[in-house]
Amino acid sequence: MSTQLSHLGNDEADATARLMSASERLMAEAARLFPLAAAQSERTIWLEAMIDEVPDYLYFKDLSCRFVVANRAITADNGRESLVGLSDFELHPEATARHFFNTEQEIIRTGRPMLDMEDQIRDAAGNLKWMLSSKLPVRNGNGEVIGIVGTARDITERKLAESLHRGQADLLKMIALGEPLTDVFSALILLIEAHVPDVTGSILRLSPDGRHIVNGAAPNLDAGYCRLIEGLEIGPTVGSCGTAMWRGEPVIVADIETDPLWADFRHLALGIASRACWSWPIRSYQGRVLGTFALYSRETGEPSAECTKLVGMATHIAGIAIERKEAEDSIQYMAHHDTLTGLPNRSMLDERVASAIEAADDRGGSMTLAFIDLDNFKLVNDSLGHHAGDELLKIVAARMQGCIRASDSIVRLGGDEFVILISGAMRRGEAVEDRLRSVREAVAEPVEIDGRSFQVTCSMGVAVYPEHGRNVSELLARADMAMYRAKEIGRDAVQVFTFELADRAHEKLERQEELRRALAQTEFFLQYQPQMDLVTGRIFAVEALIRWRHPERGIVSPGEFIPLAEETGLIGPIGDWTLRTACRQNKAWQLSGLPPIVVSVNVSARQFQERDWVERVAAALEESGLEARYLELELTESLIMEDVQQAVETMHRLEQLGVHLAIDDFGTGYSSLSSLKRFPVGRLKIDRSFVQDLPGDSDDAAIATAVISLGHLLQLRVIAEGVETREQLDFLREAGCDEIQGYHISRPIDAMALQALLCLSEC
Ligand SMILES: Nc1nc2c(ncn2[C@@H]2O[C@H](COP(=O)(O)O[C@H]3[C@@H](O)[C@H](n4cnc5c(=O)[nH]c(N)nc54)O[C@@H]3COP(=O)(O)O)[C@@H](O)[C@H]2O)c(=O)[nH]1
Repeated sequence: MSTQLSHLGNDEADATARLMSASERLMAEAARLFPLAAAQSERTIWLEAMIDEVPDYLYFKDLSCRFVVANRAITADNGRESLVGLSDFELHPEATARHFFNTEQEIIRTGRPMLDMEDQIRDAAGNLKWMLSSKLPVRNGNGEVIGIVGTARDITERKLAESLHRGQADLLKMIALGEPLTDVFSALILLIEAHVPDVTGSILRLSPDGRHIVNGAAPNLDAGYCRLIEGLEIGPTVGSCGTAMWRGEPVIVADIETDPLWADFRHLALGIASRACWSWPIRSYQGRVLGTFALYSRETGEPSAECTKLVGMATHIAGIAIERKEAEDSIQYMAHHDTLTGLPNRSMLDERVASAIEAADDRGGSMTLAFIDLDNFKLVNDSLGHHAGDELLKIVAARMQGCIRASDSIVRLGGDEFVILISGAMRRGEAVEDRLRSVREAVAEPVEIDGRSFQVTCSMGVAVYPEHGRNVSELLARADMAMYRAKEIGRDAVQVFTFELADRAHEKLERQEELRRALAQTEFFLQYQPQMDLVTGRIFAVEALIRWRHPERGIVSPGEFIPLAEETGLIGPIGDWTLRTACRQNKAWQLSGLPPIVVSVNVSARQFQERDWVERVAAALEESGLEARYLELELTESLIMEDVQQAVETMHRLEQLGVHLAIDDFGTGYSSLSSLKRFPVGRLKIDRSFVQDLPGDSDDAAIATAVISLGHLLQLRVIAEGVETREQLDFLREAGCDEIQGYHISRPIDAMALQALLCLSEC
C-alpha cells in the first residue's frame, strides 16, 4: 500500500501517516512472523487474521461508504458474520447512518482525515455505546482517494465516568448556590438513574423529631405512592426506608413480596410494580441519620457492586445538601432570633413593623409599639449573678409571650429590653394600658431562681403609628423615650409618648451636652461651708460644695445638675474632679500655715458603686499629698441602703485608707438600727428638713433629739445642717448636738474667703 500525503496539513498528514505506518508495520510484522507465507494472498490472510485480533474497530470502506474490510470487533458488535458490502444504513438507525455517511463523504471529497470524533451508537444487543473514532482517506498510486480507513474505540466507560463527574460537579454547584433541596435531590436521583439501569430513585428525609418519614424527592416514582408514605412513623419493620432510618444501616430488600419488612406496606409497592427496594441511610458528617436514598426495581434482586458504589456517592452528596440546608436554616433562625429567650430579635422587629405599617396604611388604621424595660434588672445581675439574670429574662420572656395575642409579636432587643408590637387598632373602649396590664402583671409574678424568690416589675413606653412616628426607628425611639419617663415617674408604669415628652428629652440632651462641655472647659468650681464644734466654737471642718459657672445662666446650683450628672454617668468624672480639687485645696490651706481641718466631700450613689471608687479616693489623696484623716466622705442613707452588703464592704475599705465617713441627710432614709450598727461611720448629719422648723415644731424637735441620742448611743458624733438661727443653735446645743453647719455661721464661700475666715478664727 503506497501513501501520498503531501496535500494534507501537518497534523492531518501526521495522523494519516501514523495510521498508514501502523498498517505497514503490521504487514512487516506479519512478514517477520510468517516469512514463509510469501504469496500475496497468503499474506492477506495473515494480515486479516491479525486485524481481527485488534480489540478496536478497524475497517476499510469504498467510495460509496460500503465496507470492504471490517475486523471482528466491529462485525461482532453489529451482530453480523460479515460486514463486507454493507453500508451503515443497513446497520444503524437512519440518523446515525446519515451522520456517518456525510462525514465519510466529506473525507472522500476533501481528502482530509477526521480524527478523534466521539459518536454514540447502539450495538446489536441494544446497548448504547460511546465510540472515539478516526477516519482517514486512502489513496491509490495516483494519489486519488479510493476509500476511507477507519478505527474506533469503545469509550463508554470513560464517558459515563465523565458524565458522573460532571453531574457531581453540577450538584455541588447547586448546593453551593443554595438551590431548593428538592431540586438538588431530583438532579441527584436523575444522575443515579442515568447510570444504573432500570431503577427508580427516591430520597426521603427524617422529620425534625426523628420519628417520621418526610418526602424529599422522587421525580420518577408514582406521586400517589409518595403521598401514602409521607408521615409514616419509622420503625423496625417499616419497608426498606422506614427500617433503614430506624436501624441507621442499609436495608436491601431483594423481594418485596416475601420480605417481612414489607409485610404492612407491600400492597403499596406492588401497586407501583416494584419488586425490590434497596435503601441506604443518608447521614450527617457526625453520623446522624438525616434520611434515606432508595432505589426501586421492577425485578427482584440485589444491587450490583457498581450500583452500591454510586449510591455511596449519592448519599454523601445528599447528606452535604441536607446539612447545608439545616445550617442555612439555623443561620437564618439565629439571624432573626435571640438565642437566650428564643424570641424574635431586632431584625425581625423591623420586618414585622414594616408589614404592620403597610397593613395599617391599607386599612387606614394604626399599630402600636410598647417598649419594655425591666426595673432594677442590674441589681438582679449584680447581686444574684449573670446566671440568675439570664434565667429571669427567660422566665419573663415566656410569661410575656403567653400574654400577648396571636396577632401581636414580642421581640427582645437585647439586655432587659423587649418590644411588643400590637398590630391593628385597639378594640372599642380599650386603652393600650389595659392591653398591656396583663403583661405587667405576668412580669410582676414572683420568680424563684436558685432557691431564691423575688419579684421584678417593668416600665413601658408606648408609641402609636401614625401619630407618633412614620417608621420603625422613629416609633422605637419615641416608645423608648416614653419608657424613660415611666422610669422617672417611679417605675412599674406605662407611659404613652407625647410631643411634650420629646421636647423635654431634647432639652435634657442639650443640658447633658452642656454638662460635658462644662467639665471639659472647667466651668465648675467649689465653695466651702464651715462646720463648727459646739463645745469649742472652733471651725474644725468644711463641706465642699460644687457650683457651675454657666456662661449664660450664671451660677447653677448642684441641686439642678447633679441628678442629671448621675443619670448620664457624668457624675463619675465630675465627682473625681470635686474630690481631687477638695483634697488639693485642703492641702494648700495646710501648706499656707492654717491649722489642719477636715474637708467633707459629698459622694453620689453611682460614684460609690463604681468598682474602682476606693482606688480613685486613694489616688486623689496621693496626688494632693493630703493625709487621709483630713478627708471625710458624706454618704447618704439611701445610697447605703441600695445595697447594704456592698456598701459596708466599700466603707470598710475606705476606713482602711484612713478617711472618715459620715451619713448625710440622716432621718430621710430607712436605715434600720441593726444595719446602722454595722456601718463604720464617725458622724451622723441631721437633715436640714428637721432643723428648719426648730425649735417650734415639736415633731422635728423630737426627731432631732432622737437622732442625737441615737448617734451618741452608737458612739457617733452628730452634726446638724441648715442651722440658720440662734434659736436653732441653742436648741441643738441643749439637745447635746456636737456640731453645726449652716448660714448662721457662714454660707458656702470660696477658698480664699474661707482661708480668711479660718485665719480670723485661728490666727
Ligand atoms: N454628689 C455631690 N453632691 C453635691 C456636691 N455639692 C453639692 N452637692 C449636693 O447638692 C445638693 C445641693 O447643694 P447646695 O445647693 O450646695 O446646698 C448645700 C448648702 O448650700 C445648703 N445649706 C447649707 N446651710 C444651709 C442653710 O443654713 N440653709 C439652707 N437653706 N441651706 C443650707 O445645704 C446643702 C448641703 O447639703 P448636704 O450636702 O446635705 O450637707 C445637696 O444635696 C448637696 O449634697 C458634690 O460635689 N457632689
